[in-house]
Amino acid sequence: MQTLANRPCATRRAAAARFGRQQCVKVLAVASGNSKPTVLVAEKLGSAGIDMLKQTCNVETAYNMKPEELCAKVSLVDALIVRSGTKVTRAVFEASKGRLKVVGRAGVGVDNVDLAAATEYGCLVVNAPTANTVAAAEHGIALLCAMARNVPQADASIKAGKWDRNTYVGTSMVGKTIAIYGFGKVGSEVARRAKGLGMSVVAYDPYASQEKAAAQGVQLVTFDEALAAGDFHSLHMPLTPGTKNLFGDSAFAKIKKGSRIINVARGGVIDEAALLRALDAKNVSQAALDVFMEEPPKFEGNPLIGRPDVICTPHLGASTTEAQEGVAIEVVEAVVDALAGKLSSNAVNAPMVPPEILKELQPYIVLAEGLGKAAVGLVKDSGFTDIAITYSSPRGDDLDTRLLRAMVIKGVLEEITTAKVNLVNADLLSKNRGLKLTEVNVRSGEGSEVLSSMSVALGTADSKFSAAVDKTKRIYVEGKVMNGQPFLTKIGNFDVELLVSGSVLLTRQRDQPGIVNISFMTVSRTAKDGEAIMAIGIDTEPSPATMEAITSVPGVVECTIFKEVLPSNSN
Ligand SMILES: NC(=O)c1ccc[n+]([C@@H]2O[C@H](COP(=O)([O-])OP(=O)(O)OC[C@H]3O[C@@H](n4cnc5c(N)ncnc54)[C@H](O)[C@@H]3O)[C@@H](O)[C@H]2O)c1
Ligand SMILES: O=C(O)[C@H](O)COP(=O)(O)O
Repeated sequence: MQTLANRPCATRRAAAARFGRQQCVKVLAVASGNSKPTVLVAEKLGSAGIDMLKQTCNVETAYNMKPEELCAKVSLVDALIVRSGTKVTRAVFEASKGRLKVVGRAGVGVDNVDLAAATEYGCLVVNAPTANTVAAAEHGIALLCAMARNVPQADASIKAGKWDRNTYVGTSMVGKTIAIYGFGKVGSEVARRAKGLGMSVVAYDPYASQEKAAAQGVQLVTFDEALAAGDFHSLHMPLTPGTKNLFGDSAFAKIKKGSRIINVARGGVIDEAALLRALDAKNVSQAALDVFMEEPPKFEGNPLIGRPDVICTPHLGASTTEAQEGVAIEVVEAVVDALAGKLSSNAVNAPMVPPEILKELQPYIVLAEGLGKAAVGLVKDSGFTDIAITYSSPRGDDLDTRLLRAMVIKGVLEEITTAKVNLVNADLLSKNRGLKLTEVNVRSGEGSEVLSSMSVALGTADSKFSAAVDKTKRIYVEGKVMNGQPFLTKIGNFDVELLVSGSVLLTRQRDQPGIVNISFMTVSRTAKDGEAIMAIGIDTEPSPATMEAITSVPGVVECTIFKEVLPSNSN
C-alpha cells in the first residue's frame, strides 16, 4: 500500500491543503449562524457566573416560575440554568420543541432533572460537582455541633426571655464515633473535619476505595456495622433508587440506641415517617436535617419540624457566598463549552471525558465519526441492521471506547435520521432504531498510541458500490490516524489511503494502464490485472452526464460519489 510518507511531496501537500483542516469535536449542534445562544437562568446564580455568561450569550433571568411558565419560556432558549428548586421534568423537554440543548445545574445533585427525558431529547445535562463540596461539609459539621450542643433550641429560649442553663445540656463529640454514609467528595471532607474534633470515623460506601479511606484513617464498614457503631450518623450519598428510604424502619431498628443523625444529602434517603417513629422510640435521640422529602416541606402540622429533638435548615448546605460564586462559575463554564459544541467533563448524561484524555482522543474521534459517515454513505436503499466496530489498539480491553462508539453512531445516524444526533443520545437513538451494535477490541500495535486502526462494518447492507462489501458481506471501512490526521485506509477488501474529509468519487475499474489520469487520487488493486478502486478528491459534484461518461470508460465497472466522508461542520 502506498503510504502518506512515501507518496510524492506534491500529492501530500495537495492532500494536506485540501483536507488538512484542524478538526475539533462538535458534540452538540447548538448556535446557529452568528447569533448568540440564549440562556434562561431560573434560580439565583452568583454574579460572577452571570457576568461570564453575558460575554457569549443572551441572558434572561426569571426566578420562582410556575411549571407552566417555565414550559412557556423554554422553547425560546438554548440553555437553562437551575439549582435544586426547579423541577426540570419531561414536560419541560417536550415544551422546548428541540431548542433546549443544555441544562446546567449550579450544584451537584441532579435529582431535580429528568435525565432520561433529557437524553431522549438530546439535551446535555451538566452540573457543578466540586465548588460546593466544602460548603456542604462545613454545614454538616455545623449541624453536628449545633445538634450536640442544642444551639438552636438554646438560642430560641434566650430570645424568648429565658435563662435556662439546665435544659440544654449537650453531648460531647470528642472520643465518639461518627458513621459516614457515602464517602465521596462531601463525605470525605466531613471525615477530615470530624477527625479534627477528636472523633473516630467509620464509613459505609460500597463503591469507595479502601486505600483512599485508609489514607484518611477511616475504616470502611458494612451498612449494618456503621449503624451499630455510630454515635452520630452523617449522610452523604446521592438519592438514587438504591438509596431511597435507605434509612427506614429496618435501619432504625438496627441503629445504635440513642444515636443522632444528620442529613445534608437528600431528603428521600430518610423515610421521614420512619424517622418520627425512631425518635418516638428513642432509637434516635436527635436529628439535624438540611434536606427534606418534599421541598419546601409542608409546614402546617408537620410533626418533624416542630419537634424539640429535631433541628432544621432550609437546604442551606451549599449556601455560602464563596460556594455560590464557585458553582456559578463552574456551571457557566460547562454550559458555555457545551453550547460551543465542546465535550464537558461535567456532563451528567454523556460520557465524561477528562480534558487530557479528550486531547489524546481528538484525531481518533474525528476518525470514528468519519468512518461512521463513510460506511453509511455506501449503503443502498435497503438499509442495514447492525454496526460492528473493531478497535485495534495496544491497550486492548483497557481502551475506553464509549466516546469513539458514540462518534461512530453519530456519524452513521446523522446521515439517515432527521433526529438531532449527538453524543448524549447516540446510544439511545441507535437502540431505538433497533440497530444491533457490536464492539470488538483487538490488542495490536505497540506503545502508547490510542488505536493502531479501527473499522466499521454495516451488516446486511446492499451497497451502492459493491467493492465496499467485504468477504463477510458487510460494507466495510477501516481507518487509522497517521501524523495526527485521520485516514481511511480500507474500503471493502481494497487498501486506500485517503485523508478523510470532503467528498470523494469512487470508481472501480479493471486494472489496466492509462485508463484514468488524475493528479490527486488513491488507487488500490487486489492483484495485478485484477480489479482496482480509485478514490478521487473532488470539489464539486460531477453532473449525472459526467458520472455516466466515467462509467462508460472502457474498464470502469462502477462509480459512485462518496459524499462528505467527514462531517462538514468539523472545522
Ligand atoms: N445540602 C446541600 O446543599 C448539598 C450540597 C452539596 C451536596 N449535597 C448532596 O450531598 C451528597 C454527596 O455529594 P458529593 O458531592 O459528595 O457526591 P459524590 O458523588 O462525590 O459522593 C457520593 C458518594 O456516595 C456513594 N454512594 C452511592 N450509592 C451509595 C449507597 N447506596 N450507599 C452508600 N454510599 C453510596 C458514592 O460511592 C460516592 O462515593 C449528594 O446527595 C449531593 O446532592 C447536598
Ligand atoms: O446538590 C447540591 O449541590 C446541593 O443540594 C445544593 O443545592 P442548591 O444549589 O439548591 O443549594
